[in-house]
Parts: sequence; structure tokens; C-alpha cells
Amino acid sequence: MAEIMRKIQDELDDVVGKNSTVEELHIPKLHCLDAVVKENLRLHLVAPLLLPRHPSKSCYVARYTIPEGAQVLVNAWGIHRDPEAWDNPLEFHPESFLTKNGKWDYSGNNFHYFPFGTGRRICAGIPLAKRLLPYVLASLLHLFERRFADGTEIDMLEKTGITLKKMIPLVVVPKPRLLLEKYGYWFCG
Ligand code: HEM
Repeated sequence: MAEIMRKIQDELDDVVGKNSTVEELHIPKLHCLDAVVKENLRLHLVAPLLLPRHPSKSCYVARYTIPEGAQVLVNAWGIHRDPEAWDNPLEFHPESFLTKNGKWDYSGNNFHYFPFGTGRRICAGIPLAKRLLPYVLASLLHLFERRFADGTEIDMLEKTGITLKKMIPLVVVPKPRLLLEKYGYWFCG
């Protein structure tokens, strides 16, 4: 994990530099960060079972009859960990999103990877999330080193629900890594 963090911060230092702060124009050049966001959304989906579906008419899917009005849940969490689609599916390997560029996107058209859902009920916030997620993460990682609070370690255990949450909240202590003047009023008081 420490090595992935170093790669991301090296990329941020190359693309953004230590004398400026992250802007939207930098985001398309941050390939390593993009791969980390995508891999994180593979393993830790926001909505592990998507939103429930209810067919308006009985229908057949594969060999199964789905009666009208039945509640259908799609186990996207399981599909994202399918060993037939992913090498070492339980491990965090952002590299797979670097080498298969373009294959994995958020369109919902690839049924091995659809963190924003798929079809008519696909997430309505993709355009916003796609911009905001890397921008906020890039800004935080560029501005701060993060140290775990004394005696704590990262633990990725999840708490199940309609949305997935961390079982144990992450507590980090941010440490500035740029010149203090880049932090504006936060550190000037
Ligand atoms: C990391 C960020 C986000 C993720 C991973 C995410 C993921 C999802 C998923 C998996 C669904 C269910 C899709 C399905 O069942 O096929 C969904 C639905 C939805 N999302 Fe998001 N979402 C995110 C951010 C947002 C934001 C920022 C907004 C709004 C500003 C938003 C608005 C919605 C809405 C309105 C729906 C319901 C769509 C419908 O039922 O027709 N989401 N989202």
C-alpha cells in the first residue's frame, strides 16, 4: 500500500508539481490515480447490490423465470470479485486498470465491472462523481502525507447495508507536504 501511495504522489509531483495545487486540467493526466480509484470501486462498491429491480411483466433470464413484481437484486459485489474475470480478485491490484485502458469504464456496458450500475437505472450522478472523486482525492494526496493515528492500522472490513461502509472508521493524521503558503488560510491563522 505504501508503494502505491508513493507512485501516486510521484505522479502528482510530475503532473502538478510541488509549487501548485491540483486543478481540473491535471486530472486526465493522472493515470495511476485513475487506476487506483477504479480498483477501489471494484473491490469496495458504494452500492454492493445496486438498486432493486421489479419486472413489470414475468420474464425469462437464462434458465430462470422472474415473476412480475418480484424483487431482483444484482450481486455486483460478487461479480466484481469473479475469479473468471479478474486475476487474484480479492487483492488490490490497480495495475489491471492501467494495462487494459479503455476496457473498464463507468458506462455499465461491461458486465464484469459496473460500479455505477447499469441499464436504465444507472447512477444519475456519474458526470459529477467522475470529476469530483479524482479531484478531491488528488488534492488531498498532493497536499498531505497521511499518517495513521497512534496504534491504528488500515482495516478494509466492510459493514453491509444498502451502501457499503467501513466497519472501522479510518483515522489519519494529515501532515503538509508542500510549502505552507499553498494551504491558504487553513494554516496561516
Ligand atoms: C462514487 C460516487 C458514486 C457511486 C459509486 C454511485 C453509484 C451508484 C449506483 C451503483 C447506483 C445504482 C445503479 C443501478 O442500480 O444500476 C446509483 C444510483 C443513483 N445515483 Fe449514484 N453513485 C455515486 C455518486 C452519485 C452522485 C454524486 C449523485 C448525484 C449528484 C448520484 C445520484 C444517483 C441517483 C439519482 C441514482 C438513482 C438512479 C435511478 O434509480 O434511476 N450518485 N449510484
